[in-house]
Amino acid sequence: MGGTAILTVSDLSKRFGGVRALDGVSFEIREGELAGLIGPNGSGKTTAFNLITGVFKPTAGTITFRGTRVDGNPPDRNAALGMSRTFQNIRLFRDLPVIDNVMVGLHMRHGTGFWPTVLRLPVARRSEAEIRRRALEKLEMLGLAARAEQIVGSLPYGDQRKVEFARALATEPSLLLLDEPTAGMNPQETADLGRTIQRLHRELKITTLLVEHDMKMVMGICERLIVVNQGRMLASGAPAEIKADPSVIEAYLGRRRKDGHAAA
Ligand SMILES: Nc1ncnc2c1ncn2[C@@H]1O[C@H](COP(=O)(O)OP(=O)(O)OP(=O)(O)O)[C@@H](O)[C@H]1O
Repeated sequence: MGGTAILTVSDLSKRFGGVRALDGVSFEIREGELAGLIGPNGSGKTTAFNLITGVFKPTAGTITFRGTRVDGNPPDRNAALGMSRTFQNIRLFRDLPVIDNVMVGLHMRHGTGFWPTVLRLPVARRSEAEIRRRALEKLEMLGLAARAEQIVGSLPYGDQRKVEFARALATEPSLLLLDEPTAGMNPQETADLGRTIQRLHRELKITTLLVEHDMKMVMGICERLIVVNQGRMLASGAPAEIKADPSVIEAYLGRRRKDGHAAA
């Protein structure tokens, strides 16, 4: 697959004290693709997300996003440049309505400023209406428009995940990073969310990178997979290639053996 790189990670390393969470990892994400970042537990996937989005500063290496060096940028700077993410653990304002949770993401990116909002100036009211319209549009795409006014904490878990997804989409990012979007979901919810991610990727053409543990889902929807193991790059390729790669099989089975499970 061709395409220009929207994100380039070069020789990226992150150490926490004596732990090498990432050790010289390099990969590219191409414009428009739906890619997956996989690897056994503790292999550095979330650390990579936290470095890309700016939660952590790298110990070494560079990150280039749309032609600009972004390593070391704070998260709000990277969000303003067009990155949007979801988290392993749902981070929603549980006591607020669904629509408000989605609008928060848009306010952060397109807010009209403190005084216009407080003084309810026409510019703030106009922008509020526009923000609401865009939030509703994303909820509609996720089949949640009818639930817009419900308190988010009262929704089933799978729907709460979708609200987070809608919030990330609402900012119309150039790069969407989904950190274990199916964490805590049952197999049916997982399959449903997988189909939703694939459909929205197709419709909105947003470059998407997801970290995911559910192999069936990730193999089924991603065009390309990047595999890390113990902080290092292991492989990158189409799902069928990755599935047949002996080093990937060994990394997963080796980990299972260490954990005391049978290595089938
Ligand atoms: N803030 C931190 N402080 C210290 N060590 C950390 C920190 N974050 C991650 N680590 C360590 O870095 C390594 C990589 O962790 P990371 O969470 O990135 O892996 P992961 O591939 O996302 O794991 P999982 O699949 O279990 O979510 C692990 O050994 C972890 O214990």
